[in-house]
Amino acid sequence: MRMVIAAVGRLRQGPEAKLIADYLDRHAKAGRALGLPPVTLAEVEDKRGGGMVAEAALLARAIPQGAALVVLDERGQMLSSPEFAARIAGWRDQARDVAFVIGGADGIDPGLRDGADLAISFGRMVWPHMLVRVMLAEQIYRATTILAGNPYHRE
Ligand SMILES: C[S@@+](CC[C@H](N)C(=O)[O-])C[C@H]1O[C@@H](n2cnc3c(N)ncnc32)[C@H](O)[C@@H]1O
Repeated sequence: MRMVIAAVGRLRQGPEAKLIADYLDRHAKAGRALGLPPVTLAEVEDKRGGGMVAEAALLARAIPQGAALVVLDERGQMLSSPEFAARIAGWRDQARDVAFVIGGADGIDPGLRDGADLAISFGRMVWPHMLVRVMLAEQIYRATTILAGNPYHRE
């Protein structure tokens, strides 16, 4: 199994990058005993102004063949953290790669978005894509602690 975050835009050093690195590092350590791999981050950027269509082509190249495609989209499903953890455990048990896709300023091209296995919403409000990366990294770490039975997550 591989876990990939494919995202539009390059994140400079700063508070968001530190938080993402911290959560993904914690996930990598806690996930080892659970058979969960570290998350790799693939950043894509279209410098030719090709918009969502060009970004979608770059994102598609970063997604492992056959991976469960999970798009982050404000129109998607709102899952609880335990539900999200159960989805991750399911892909792990099927030995299936999973790719989380975060769009750019205009969102994710429907050609990519409509083929997703799952669309996850962090609420109906639109968040900046860099914050969505932070929230996703935290939820992946949280999911790992849920699967490990670690008390980080409380209801
Ligand atoms: C600035 S938003 C783009 C919003 C754009 N208007 C759209 O239609 O998707 C950049 C990316 O952040 C993610 N995003 C923003 N808000 C979100 C939310 N509430 N839930 C899940 N993902 C979100 C999506 O991947 C989106 O493509």
